[in-house]
Amino acid sequence: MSTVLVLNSGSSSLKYQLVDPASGEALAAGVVERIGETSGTVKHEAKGEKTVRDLPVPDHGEALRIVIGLFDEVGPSLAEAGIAAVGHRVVHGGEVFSAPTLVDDDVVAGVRDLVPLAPLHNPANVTGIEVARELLDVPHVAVFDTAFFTTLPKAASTYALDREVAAEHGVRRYGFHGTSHQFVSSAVAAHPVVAEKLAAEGRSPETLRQVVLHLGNGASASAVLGGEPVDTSMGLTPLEGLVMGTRSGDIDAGIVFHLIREGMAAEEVDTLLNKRSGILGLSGVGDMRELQKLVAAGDADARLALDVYLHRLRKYVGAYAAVLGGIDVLTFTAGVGENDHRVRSGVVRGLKFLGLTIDPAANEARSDEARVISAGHGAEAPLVMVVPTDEELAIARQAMALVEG
Ligand SMILES: Nc1ncnc2c1ncn2[C@@H]1O[C@H](COP(=O)(O)OP(=O)(O)O)[C@@H](O)[C@H]1O
Ligand SMILES: CC(=O)OP(=O)(O)O
Ligand SMILES: [Mg+2]
Repeated sequence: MSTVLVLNSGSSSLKYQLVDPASGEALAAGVVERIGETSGTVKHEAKGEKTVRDLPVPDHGEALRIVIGLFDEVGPSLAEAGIAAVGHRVVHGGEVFSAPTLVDDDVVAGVRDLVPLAPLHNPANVTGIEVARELLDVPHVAVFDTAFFTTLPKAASTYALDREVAAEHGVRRYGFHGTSHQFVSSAVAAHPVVAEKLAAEGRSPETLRQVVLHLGNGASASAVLGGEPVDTSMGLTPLEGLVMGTRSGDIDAGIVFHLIREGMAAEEVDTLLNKRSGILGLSGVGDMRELQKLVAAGDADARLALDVYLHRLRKYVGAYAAVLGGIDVLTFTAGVGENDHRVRSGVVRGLKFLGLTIDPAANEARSDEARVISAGHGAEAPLVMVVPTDEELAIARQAMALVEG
């Protein structure tokens, strides 16, 4: 057996999985949370056994040391599991990195150079890579969230700014969650119901028009034509687009200048938009499960937060229908997209004019499988689907493919 240890370093967390890319099986998975706070938590799961520890975790380096220690202590042993590579999720690859990349000192320097474009994400990615290279003597592969979107059409990736200023500062739409959008859109294209639909309509796979909604803590939408992305909602940074757990998504850029002129520092506005906005800013809670509880209890702020969230989603689906010239499949994925049937029906209900429908029983049924939730999928009618994303498996496969050459 050959396995890949996949590391996903967030601003205050480290998620990891030991994956066998051939079978798709995760041999172990876990998360270190509240890194840098007075007390952190480590949750490690392997062979159905959970290990939970509360202890201070000062930084991402220490987090990784604790994780490697747990593999030694409770297993599985990384050596016995045949670890062949470490796959690192790196959020921003800028214009430099467009494919999975074998990590050397120059690559680490390249990821560090991109910190100004992803100040919340890339610093943790750099630390994660540096410490992992110290601790694990196997090839390290960086897989970039931006990679799938490097081929976006210019009309979609270009901001209407002074072109010299934009070029000098690398200002363009990069797009994020690309590993997920690619994994999910390929799974949709390969799904038998979708293949049947295209065949029945006498169409080739290159004409398949998809909208994918990745709704996690961070959230983004993409428009995909025949497997190629043609637009996406995140931009220069992962702040643009949909309403998220703590991020505002789209706002008038004038708000930034207004707040700065009113006395806020640029850093404060950055923190406001990235960490104190979105669902959290509107309702007091950033987690969708918590928000739905407040909505059910009749909380008016929570209701408005959900309405703003759904309104933005419907706007993006409508906009992407225009970009694609119609929609064949609308797909929900990630924590909210896979689990929250109210959000799914709330989006689709407003989009009847696009032919989108929902079958309440299929929508409310619980399953971990890719599935169709639209009502009656007759000829020409678009499908609505739920497809679980698996960024870790996608990263493991890409890392193994690179290492095996
Ligand atoms: N059963 C559920 N119902 C509604 N929302 C859920 C459910 N399970 C998870 N979520 C939501 O999914 C979000 C986290 O999604 P996830 O994809 O795990 O995020 P990330 O990888 O960006 O940290 C949270 O808002 C959480 O509340
Ligand atoms: C890019 C991004 O927003 O990632 P996450 O959803 O993990 O915060
Ligand atoms: Mg995620």
